[in-house]
Amino acid sequence: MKPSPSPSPRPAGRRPDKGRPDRRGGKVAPDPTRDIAFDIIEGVIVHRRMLDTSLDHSVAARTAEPRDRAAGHRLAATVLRHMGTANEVLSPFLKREPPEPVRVVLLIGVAQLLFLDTPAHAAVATSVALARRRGLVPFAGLVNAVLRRVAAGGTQALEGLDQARLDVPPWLWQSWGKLARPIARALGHEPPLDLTIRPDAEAPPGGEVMPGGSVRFAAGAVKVVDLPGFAEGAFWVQDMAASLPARLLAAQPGERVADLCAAPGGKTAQLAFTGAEVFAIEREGRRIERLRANLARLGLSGVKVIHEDAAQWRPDAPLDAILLDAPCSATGTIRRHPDAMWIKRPRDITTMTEGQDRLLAASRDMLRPGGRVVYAVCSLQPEEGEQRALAAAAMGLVPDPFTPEELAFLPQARTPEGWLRTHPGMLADHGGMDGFFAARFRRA
Ligand SMILES: C[S@@+](CC[C@H](N)C(=O)[O-])C[C@H]1O[C@@H](n2cnc3c(N)ncnc32)[C@H](O)[C@@H]1O
Repeated sequence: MKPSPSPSPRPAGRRPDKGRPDRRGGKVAPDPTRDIAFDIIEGVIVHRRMLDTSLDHSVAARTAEPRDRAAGHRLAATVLRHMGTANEVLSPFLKREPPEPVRVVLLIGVAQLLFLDTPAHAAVATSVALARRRGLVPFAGLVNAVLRRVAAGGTQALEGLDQARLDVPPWLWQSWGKLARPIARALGHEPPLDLTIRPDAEAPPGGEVMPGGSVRFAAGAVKVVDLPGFAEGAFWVQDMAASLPARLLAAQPGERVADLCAAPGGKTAQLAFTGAEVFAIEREGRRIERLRANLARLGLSGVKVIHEDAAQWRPDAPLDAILLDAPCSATGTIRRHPDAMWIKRPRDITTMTEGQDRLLAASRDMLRPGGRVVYAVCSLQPEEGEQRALAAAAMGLVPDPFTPEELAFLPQARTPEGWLRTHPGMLADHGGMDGFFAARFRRA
């Protein structure tokens, strides 16, 4: 399996740096890509920081070229996607547990040998150099010996391994029940790029039109800012599954509609293009800026952006409809954020469900009688999806299941209760989709 291109050890067109002496006085060539990958993986598995936060903390990333940052990010994501398998491959060669930083170097080496196109000699040599740059000189011999042995065995090392199972923490695997294997298989791949096209615009050429209307490009095939129509706001990036909750709310022109957790605004934009009067509520100041910028690019100046906690905010008159895209564990987006698998804990889910119930109760109180709310989460966890639908009903919200006609374009996503459940293994031959749960209720 080779999901992403090889990171370039030294980008073309850059003058090679002179390097700095290692602890033995020899010169070590700079290699920002692998330094950044090291910082990210150490940040995730040792300090339990999210990938993006680890990248922000990376000293190597501060002075790196954008291209090296991107390559380091991609290499780190590949390690995190295949970490269980890589550790399994390493285990016969390690008589005792190496220090964490040494394991990080070994993981970077194995990912290049088994999951990327890096030539074996380069994967081994750059890992030994990385160990030296990181002050792990006493372990350079171990890194060299282990990776040479992995390289000698090649991809045969993967035969007989249950990679899908190894690459998912056991508590998550169990929580996904029968869906665990198809989900886990899909997590090994970089996700494609999906666009939602504004109703009056043309899609950029070359994409695949997906059920529901999203336009899809293969991972890494295009740069979104270079696509024709980007500057004019003809489309925005949104996974096909993420486009479904707003679509299923079916806001009508002139309706008063709130998007309670709005930033960065993909669903706000969908609601605004229906002609509804849209209130976009967002609690985080920095995310509000992003929301405003995204709406401005799309020319959606009529949206009322409100910086407030949606659990406290109340409209001046009852609403016709609400989209509650609640904050959640985001396990449905692990394809994009493989770090989340190794950072989240079961107790994080419980913490989220309390906030989800508060927002559901607030939604109920904002609606006019008969008004509707679509509750959605980008989570694969039943506690945040199916179990919250039961909680909503217990709060007096009346279930209003999605009909087979409403989901005729993706019938496999309709549950027996009439809710929406997507997961990364759905439409796997076409690149899959994020995991989402959505359910609709009415105020009595
Ligand atoms: C899942 S994201 C929403 C994604 C967004 N709906 C979209 O489609 O682009 C959740 C957002 O809700 C915001 N949020 C979380 N709790 C909130 C609250 N109590 N009130 C308002 N916004 C909240 C977070 O800051 C975050 O921006």
